[in-house]
Amino acid sequence: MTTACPWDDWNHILKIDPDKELPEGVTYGDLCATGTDAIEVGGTMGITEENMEAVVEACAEHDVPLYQEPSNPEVVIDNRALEGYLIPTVFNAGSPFWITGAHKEWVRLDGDMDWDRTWTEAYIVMNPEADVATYTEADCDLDAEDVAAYAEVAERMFGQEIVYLEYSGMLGDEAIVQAASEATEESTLFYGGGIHDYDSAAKMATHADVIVVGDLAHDEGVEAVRETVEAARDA
Ligand SMILES: CC(C)=CCC/C(C)=C/CC/C(C)=C/CC/C(C)=C/COP(=O)(O)OP(=O)(O)O
Ligand SMILES: O=P(O)(O)OC[C@@H](O)CO
Ligand SMILES: [Mg+2]
Repeated sequence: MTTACPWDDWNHILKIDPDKELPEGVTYGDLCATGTDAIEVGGTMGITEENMEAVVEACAEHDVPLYQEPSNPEVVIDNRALEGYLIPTVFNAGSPFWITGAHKEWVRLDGDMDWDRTWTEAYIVMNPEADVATYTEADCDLDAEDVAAYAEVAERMFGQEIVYLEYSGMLGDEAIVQAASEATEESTLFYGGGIHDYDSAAKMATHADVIVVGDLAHDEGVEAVRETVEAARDA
């Protein structure tokens, strides 16, 4: 059976962190109207069911696909406004907990999984300064060959539909993004980290299938995000 993957047609994702404020005068509705293909709600630190629900509710009435990206099983919310759940698994994590352990606990405690709305993202975490790197004790000391190999393992051995090259907080090394792109044929390559204007978005979008923009929405607002959407479409 083949399942249609909505992200096959995406260029751009906006990731909203429920633990961060929006710039003055900016609403969640404004962010939904930037032309982004989808919104992922998630972050590493300070995530609760309450702040997740608040953001999902605020985005629900706007016409953009909404996904939750939980950082642990306790913050997964049951909200019909969500198209589904994008569940990270961190291939270069320091502990198996962040590869399969948290997932096992989630399934064990849930008992009634919504598999039709659940997908995984095979993360390769690259910025040692990011919260997500500390949280998962990721080994970020990887060169282009390591990253390409992880991406190929994710696609060929673990059948991952999404490979996510994560530089959260910094702009990545273009040669490494290119290597990940060349290593994947079937998987969709997400790139996220440090995209802050048209040029940085365009650069990463020439290699990645989908670019993810996060902090820019919280730090700069709507116009800056819109530029990155344009760049992703032009690439
Ligand atoms: C099994 C379930 C339901 C959950 C576990 C999922 C896993 C393995 C999570 C570990 C990786 C993680 C924390 C992913 C969250 C998404 C992410 C990388 C957000 C960006 O993080 P940062 O930008 O570093 O964090 P802040 O912006 O919060 O500082
Ligand atoms: O916040 P930035 O640096 O844009 O990163 C986006 C996303 O990949 C974070 O998970
Ligand atoms: Mg962040």
